[in-house]
Amino acid sequence: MTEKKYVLAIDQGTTSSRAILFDHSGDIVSLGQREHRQIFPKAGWVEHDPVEIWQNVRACVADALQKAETNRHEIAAVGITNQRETVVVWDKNTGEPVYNAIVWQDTRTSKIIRDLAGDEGMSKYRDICGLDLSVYYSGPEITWILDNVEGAREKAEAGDLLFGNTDCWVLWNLTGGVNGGVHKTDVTNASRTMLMDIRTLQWREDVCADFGIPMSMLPEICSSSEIYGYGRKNGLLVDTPIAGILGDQQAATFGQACFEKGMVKNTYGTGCFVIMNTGEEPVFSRNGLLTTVCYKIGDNKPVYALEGSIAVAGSLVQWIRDNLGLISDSKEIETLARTVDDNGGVYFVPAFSGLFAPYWKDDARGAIVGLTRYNTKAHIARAVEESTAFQSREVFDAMVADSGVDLKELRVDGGMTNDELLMQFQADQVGVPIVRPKVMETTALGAAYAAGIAVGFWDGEQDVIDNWSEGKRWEPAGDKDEVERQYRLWKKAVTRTFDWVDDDVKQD
Ligand SMILES: Nc1ncnc2c1ncn2[C@@H]1O[C@H](COP(=O)(O)OP(=O)(O)O)[C@@H](O)[C@H]1O
Ligand SMILES: O=P(O)(O)OC[C@H](O)CO
Repeated sequence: MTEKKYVLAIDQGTTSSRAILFDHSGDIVSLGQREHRQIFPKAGWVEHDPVEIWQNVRACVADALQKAETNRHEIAAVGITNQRETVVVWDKNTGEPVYNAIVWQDTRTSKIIRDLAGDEGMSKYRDICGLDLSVYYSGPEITWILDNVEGAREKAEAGDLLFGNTDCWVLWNLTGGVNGGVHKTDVTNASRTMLMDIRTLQWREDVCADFGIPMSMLPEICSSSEIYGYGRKNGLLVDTPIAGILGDQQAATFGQACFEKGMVKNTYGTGCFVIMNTGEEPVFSRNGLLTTVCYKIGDNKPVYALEGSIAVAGSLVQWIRDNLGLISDSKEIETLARTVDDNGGVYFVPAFSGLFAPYWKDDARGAIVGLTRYNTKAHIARAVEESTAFQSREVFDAMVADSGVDLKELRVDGGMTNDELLMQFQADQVGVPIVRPKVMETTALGAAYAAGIAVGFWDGEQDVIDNWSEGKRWEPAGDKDEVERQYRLWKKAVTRTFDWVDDDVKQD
């Protein structure tokens, strides 16, 4: 038998899909990556084509294997990690999606969540699922598809439709699709639907009934590290165990080896997601954070987390590039921002999908405030950079308030951590060192570890800790009074975005 040398991770993200081969030391051997289309049919709506995503995943896997000149015989297991909450609903008989994937950034379900809240308010389900009603989560998006796509509800009630986040969609296709595809997900993804009981880790029949979602559509909830199924016949991964699934932010937490209660990571990608490990009991926030499952390894107890989700971070850099044309490449934002000494009084609150943590206001919209004729595009670039750091500080402060834990450092990863100006500004704002690991693809790495642990390629968490090593560190500097003055102005700027969408233009 050929020796197993690698674990393959599939990272199905918001902007792109990646397939990465890791060796036993947790180092990257090869990588395939493809971007998919972002579809914006109306203001506030964001969709992806699930078929394009699946084709891209297949192509990325082929690229990664080819670049490493290897094949499935050398691969111990496959892990999947994914953009969370994004909903795919498909016909199990044909394998065809009934609608585009509705992406986590989409705001079309604002009426659905208000109707669900009724007189009891947005926190109605918080004690059950750890989440307040929001346009962010999968449940309301499934409801929207069943209510709005012709024939979908009848088909769902007849047991012909399946729901999954993109982990589940990729797993079902990888394991055979209409020819015996496995319909499973993991606890971390299920914890973002609003339909799972955060304590029992089972679907809640009563909540599904409130949302009008037939239970037959829902995947089986599994741990994050076990064998879910094997690669389909005729595929590149035939008979290879698919053995790890984690939502991408939880995967990054795992890949960053945040295994101790109180450890925190922040991933700077399309959005920003700060996660704190809170141990084996769910902790409920008083400061606008959400409660989520962090990971569950096989039969072990689940580990929970508090999360501060920020909808817009790197996507603001993309917007500056694609919609305003101020830069032609994401990394130029730093160069442009460095041409001025400060933000010139400009604050940019990117409430494009409303505001997520810690505000949860779906009727907020983006604003640039503080403009004078003195300002140039460089001040706007600087305000773009700073907005990510200010938003992260807000959730970081909320975490300290909720947990009472005095944070020692912040582990970071994601594409935007290449931006050194941002990282230094972040250290100044949070007042603790920012630490980036050597291997920056921690999301894919986390999924690889979960899969590798399930099949004995790695022994357990200690291997992850041993393999993790520091790449770069930014210490807090800067004048404290000035740091606080800017933060106060940021908070003032945020209030200017509230309550922007009037009732007469609210989407249904
Ligand atoms: N050097 C950089 N400076 C600022 N932003 C960057 C830089 N490199 C990438 N980005 C931003 O980071 C995001 C990509 O990060 P990534 O971790 O790949 O995101 P995701 O996993 O969400 O697709 C993009 O939104 C991009 O604009
Ligand atoms: O795909 P990313 O990295 O932007 O992450 C998206 C999050 O999982 C949404 O909750």
